[in-house]
Amino acid sequence: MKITDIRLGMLRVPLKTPFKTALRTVNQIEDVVVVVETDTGHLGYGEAPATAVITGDIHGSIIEAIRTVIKPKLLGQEISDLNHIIRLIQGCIMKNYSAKAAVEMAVYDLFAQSYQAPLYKVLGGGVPRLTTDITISVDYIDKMVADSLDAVANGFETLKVKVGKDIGVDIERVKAIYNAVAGKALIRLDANQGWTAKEAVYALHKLEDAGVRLELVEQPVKYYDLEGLKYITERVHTPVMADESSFGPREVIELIKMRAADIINIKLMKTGGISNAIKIADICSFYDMQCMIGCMLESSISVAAAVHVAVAKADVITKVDLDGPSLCAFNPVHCSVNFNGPDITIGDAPGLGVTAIDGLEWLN
Ligand SMILES: C[C@H](N)C(=O)N[C@@H](CCC(=O)O)C(=O)O
Ligand SMILES: [Mg+2]
Repeated sequence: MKITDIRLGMLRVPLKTPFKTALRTVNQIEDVVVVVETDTGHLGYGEAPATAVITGDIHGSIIEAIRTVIKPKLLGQEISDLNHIIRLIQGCIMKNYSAKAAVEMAVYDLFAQSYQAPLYKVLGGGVPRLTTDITISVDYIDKMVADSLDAVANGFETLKVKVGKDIGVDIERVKAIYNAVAGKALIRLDANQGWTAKEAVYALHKLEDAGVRLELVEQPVKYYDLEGLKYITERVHTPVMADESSFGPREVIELIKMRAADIINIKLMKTGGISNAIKIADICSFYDMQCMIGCMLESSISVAAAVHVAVAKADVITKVDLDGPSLCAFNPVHCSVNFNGPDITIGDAPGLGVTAIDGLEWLN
């Protein structure tokens, strides 16, 4: 099975409600889709969102990196030489993690198809079902409480509550949601770098003293502020998770050595794909550190790839934030991973099991 072409498309899907974080507000998913074609007629699928504020990637850079750098290296490559192809993708250009992730997952998709097995089985197997949280966008307190109650009514038992705006209002936001969903849902916070280290310690102590039990707090401070992350981790009971501070294995090793965080959020768009996600999971497993698997604003192509990784690495990936498809107004991707509210299941189809994508606009 040899690679004969790599085609690109754009997939746009409106969100049910605007997605609001300390970093940005978004109304629709707008992602580059990668289709890797082979001489056997098999198709491998990948997807990359342009999350400029986190990864630095924009549509133009993703498209050009794939078209002009990655694709020429991959044409003619044999899918069974997976490790060689991974080295080509990872080594041919610095950074550009979302572009690398999209192409790499399409190659993994084909590799698993060549064995006629679902991807998670080729990655080591596991129980093909997960439960995801859902994001509650940062907003007026009443709106966030209403959104949280809606989410609980729709079966979600873990809420990822976005904060990181005004510290005083953030404390009130969390207290109001905690009281509204009391006992019915676990709450994890994501400040998306919006607080200083001192603000984070102040807010978390206030919440802890008020009896608010949080599962974790994600990326309270700027991505580069590892000392700040460590300062918080040492002072609060609530577990601290690194998201924007941790991209690839190198950052994870640094965070572990510094003891700067308790948990790592693995996202394919930060790692540059499945191969580094697996390395991070293995490093964390070795150091008895838990991981979350997360996503950007992604549809169910790339989120399906993350689901397969999470299932195969379930010993260490114990937390799941794969709510991209749940945030969408509809699911245009026909795929063997089924997203039904908080419940995610994988079917028996080979690879990622993508069979069609409604509304895909071809770029070439
Ligand atoms: C969508 C997911 N629940 C999430 O919150 N992901 C990111 C932000 C993604 C984005 O801005 O596109 C996160 O910070 O965890
Ligand atoms: Mg985050």
